[in-house]
Parts: sequence; C-alpha cells; structure tokens
Amino acid sequence: MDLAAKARNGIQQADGNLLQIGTSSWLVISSSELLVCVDKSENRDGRKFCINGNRKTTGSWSIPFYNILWAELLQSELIIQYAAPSGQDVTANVLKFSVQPNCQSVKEWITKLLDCSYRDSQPRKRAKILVNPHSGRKKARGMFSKFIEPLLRAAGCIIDMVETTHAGEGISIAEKLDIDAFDTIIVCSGDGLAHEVFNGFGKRPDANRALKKIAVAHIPCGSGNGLSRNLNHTGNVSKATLAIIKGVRKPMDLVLVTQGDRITLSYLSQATGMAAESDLATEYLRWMGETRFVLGFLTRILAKKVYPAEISVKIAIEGKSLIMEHYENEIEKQASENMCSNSQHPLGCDLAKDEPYHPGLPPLKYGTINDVAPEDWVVVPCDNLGTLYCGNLAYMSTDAKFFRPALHNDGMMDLILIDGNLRRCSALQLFGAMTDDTFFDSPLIQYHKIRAFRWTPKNQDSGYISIDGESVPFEPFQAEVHKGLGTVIMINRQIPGALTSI
Ligand SMILES: Nc1ncnc2c1ncn2[C@@H]1O[C@H](COP(=O)(O)OP(=O)(O)OP(=O)(O)O)[C@@H](O)[C@H]1O
Repeated sequence: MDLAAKARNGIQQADGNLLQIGTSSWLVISSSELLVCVDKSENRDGRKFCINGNRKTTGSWSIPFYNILWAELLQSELIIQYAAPSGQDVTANVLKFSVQPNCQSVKEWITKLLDCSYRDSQPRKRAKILVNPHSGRKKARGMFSKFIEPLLRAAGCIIDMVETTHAGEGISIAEKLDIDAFDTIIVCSGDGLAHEVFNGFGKRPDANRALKKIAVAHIPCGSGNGLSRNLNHTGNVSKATLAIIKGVRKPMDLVLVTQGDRITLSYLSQATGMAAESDLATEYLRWMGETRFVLGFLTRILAKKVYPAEISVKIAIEGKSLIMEHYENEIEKQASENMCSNSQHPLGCDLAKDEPYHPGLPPLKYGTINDVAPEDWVVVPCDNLGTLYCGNLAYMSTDAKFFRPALHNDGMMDLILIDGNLRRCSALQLFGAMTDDTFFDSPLIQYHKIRAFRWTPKNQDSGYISIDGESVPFEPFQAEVHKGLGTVIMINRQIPGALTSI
C-alpha cells in the first residue's frame, strides 16, 4: 500500500488521528508512524509547508514514532522535530506547517503524537552532560557539536554540558551534583568516565538516593564503549543519543568491591589475568580504538601466560543449562512486565522494595576482603588461571559479548574462568568465538552465576586488576552484587521503530 493510500486508510480508521493541513494534504498518526502527505498543488508558493527550511518539498512519506523528537504549535506554525537517517547516522530535521493559530484540535493532535512517540519514556529530560575530550580517538568534542547537541536540543531536552579537564573530575562532579536539578547524567566518553560518575554518587552521604534519582546514560565516544552497547544497543554516537532521548529509566545492579580499606562501585566488570592485561597494558595503543583489546588478548593467549590465584565464590546458579534457563525465564518475565507497564517512578522505582532503606550505600552482605570468607563459599582451584572475568552486563565493548546470559537487574554477576595453558589452536578457536556469540558454549570456559567472590593472587608480586576497565592496585579484592542499586537509561523497545532504527 502506498503512503497516500495508507493515510486514507488511517483517516477512515480514526478521525482524531488525522490533521488536515490542506484540502488534500494531511498528517496522520497511524499505529506505528507519522504519515505525511503534502499535495504538490497545495504548496506551490511554499507557504503551507517546509522541511529544514526548504519550501519546495512535497510528497508522501512516513516517520516512525521512535524518530519523532518533539512537536509544538507556535502561533500558526506546527513544528515537528525528528531524527532522519543520514548514512550510518541520524540527524535532527524539522517540518513546519501552516495551521490555524492556537487551534485546540491541533494541540490535541500534538499531544496524541507525543504520547505515541514517547509512550512511558520521559520527554524533555534535564541532562547534565560530561564530555571527555581525551577519550578514545579524541573526537568527543566534535561529536557533541555535530550530533549530540543538535538532537538533544531538537527534542527539547534541557542540557548543561561540561568538558572534563582531568582524570577524576567525573567523581567530583557526581559527588557535588544537585540531584534535584537533573533527571540524567549523560557521559560522552568511554566506560571510564561512567565508572567515575557511579563512584562519585557512591561517595555522597545520600548515595542511595542519588543512584536512584539520576539515571546514568552513555554516548560511545571512547575506546571501550560497553555501557552504550548494553543500554542503547549501538556503538553509534547519533543513534545512542536518540536511544537516550527516547529511553526509559531502569534499575541496574551494581557491584561493591572492597580492596584494602577502600570500597569501589563497579557497573560493568572486574578482571584479572589476561582480560585485565590486554586492556590495561595496551594503553600506549590507544590510537587504535577498540582494536587494542583484541591485539592485547591475542598476544597473551598465544604466549600461554598463567596467573595463579585463590578464588572463592558465593554461587547463585551452577551449570550452563540452568544458567540459560534462568536467563530465558527472566527475559520472558521482563517482556510481560513491559507489556503491562514501564512506569516511571520519579526516583527510578524499585526503591529498596525488599530491603531496608539506607541513605548511603547499602551495608556489605559478606563483609570486606579483610574479613574471613564465609564458610558456604566454594573454593575454586586456580593454579593455571589465565583469565578471571566477572561481568554485570552482556557486552564488554561494542562487539565483545562475553556474558551472553548476563542480565542488568537479576542480582547476580556472571563469572568466567579460563585456563592460561590451553593449546594454542584451542585458544585461537576460543578467541574467534568471542565475536560470533558461541563463546558461552565453549567447553574451555567455566561459567558461573554468582552473588559474590574473592580473589587473592598466588606467587605473583605484580600484575593488573581492572574494574570497569580502570586499573586498581594489585592487591586481593572481594566483590558482591546489589540488585538494582543504580539507575540507567535504556532504549525503549516499546516505541514503534526502536528496533529498526538501531
Ligand atoms: N580532559 C581529560 N584529560 C585526560 N584524562 C581525562 C580527561 N577527562 C577525563 N579523563 C579520564 O580519562 C579516563 C578514560 O576515559 P574514558 O573511559 O572516557 O575513555 P576511553 O578512551 O574509553 O579510555 P579507557 O580505554 O581508558 O577506558 C577516565 O578515567 C577519565 O578520568
């Protein structure tokens, strides 16, 4: 069916969805998109309609609800802002129509269009934005002015941007942020700046409230962009911006890590051995972007390096088939919850439903690394350990899906242990499996769903430990997960067009 026919069909189905802008020109809110039909004969002088200032455009086309950014009536002008595909990206575009001044039916039509376009996502979010000009290939500043700012402004978001000037600034900004003035903090960088933001919130006396009130969002401008891949389902800057504009708040598990007398919040991963070294020991290859992780991993896997350790674990689910069963049940549960409602509690919902409320960080469930490990923890022999990789989300970078059954809010972490002395051909096969989604199935990896673990190095004086990709001192540590402690913005798959736009 061509669009004009679709539009006529739409008119017959629901008159309230139709906005007549001429005798034979219409705008129609269909079930999944906005249909635009502008008759050539009615826009000869270009007074009725223009697109991006061009008064000559006429014809019929459609815009998925997901791409509608904003609509408003300014006196006799109906303005519709939307994100239009442009090569690999989306860019801000504007349609303008002449209508009757301050017309009530136009106002009602706009309300309907915005309801369809945002569903239960909060429109016009108030965003604190951190841009790290040093991250990745140092393009974040350019990306902000080319894509991020125009899209956010077109969507009517209220934005307050700062460029970070040094490491650690993300912590102090989050620590001092007026959490009543914003809905979200959008990090335009790699995963490191998001780590700082969570840790800044963690330092506050009202840490729990800050972590619930301010949703963290990520636009992928760094060399490690795992968070954006998990939340926005994209590594593209403009599409991630759109996913955040149309995104929905969700609680996300956070991990509390104790080391010495320090406590660190982790949202993505904890790694030692090869997984940590291939990231942290390749800083000098930063110019390569995400390729540096691949190169780092390959060189170590082929060298058969081992990193002996003592590891004890609080197991949640044992065995790959039970883990997959849990994953599938949770996905089904989430889908039916989404069908019912996606309600947006102003504090990010799930405010300690089943646990007592604490204004600061919640108390540790299993003590610190300085306490004796609980008796029911399982000790895993790890004399030949190559990699310890513990993840809270599925993707660790844009295309490395290490933790296929990881869920952002199930109160569990996924732990991978891999021997370091694998035969070289097996190690290479395993490496290939990282990018084709068969990694989880490989018999070469031990996979556990856990609630907590402790790692102590054996016969190693120095080495690398990475928390969310950031280096921490080479000392024993203990980690435990807290369900829904943080809040993030995630793509809203319920809005028609969301899945085709990413
Ligand atoms: N202006 C700046 N100059 C130098 N470092 C900065 C600046 N702003 C922030 N940083 C630091 O840069 C670190 C890495 O940033 P980020 O994760 O955003 O980028 P990245 O390129 O992905 O880096 P990485 O691969 O190390 O995670 C962060 O820990 C942050 O503290």
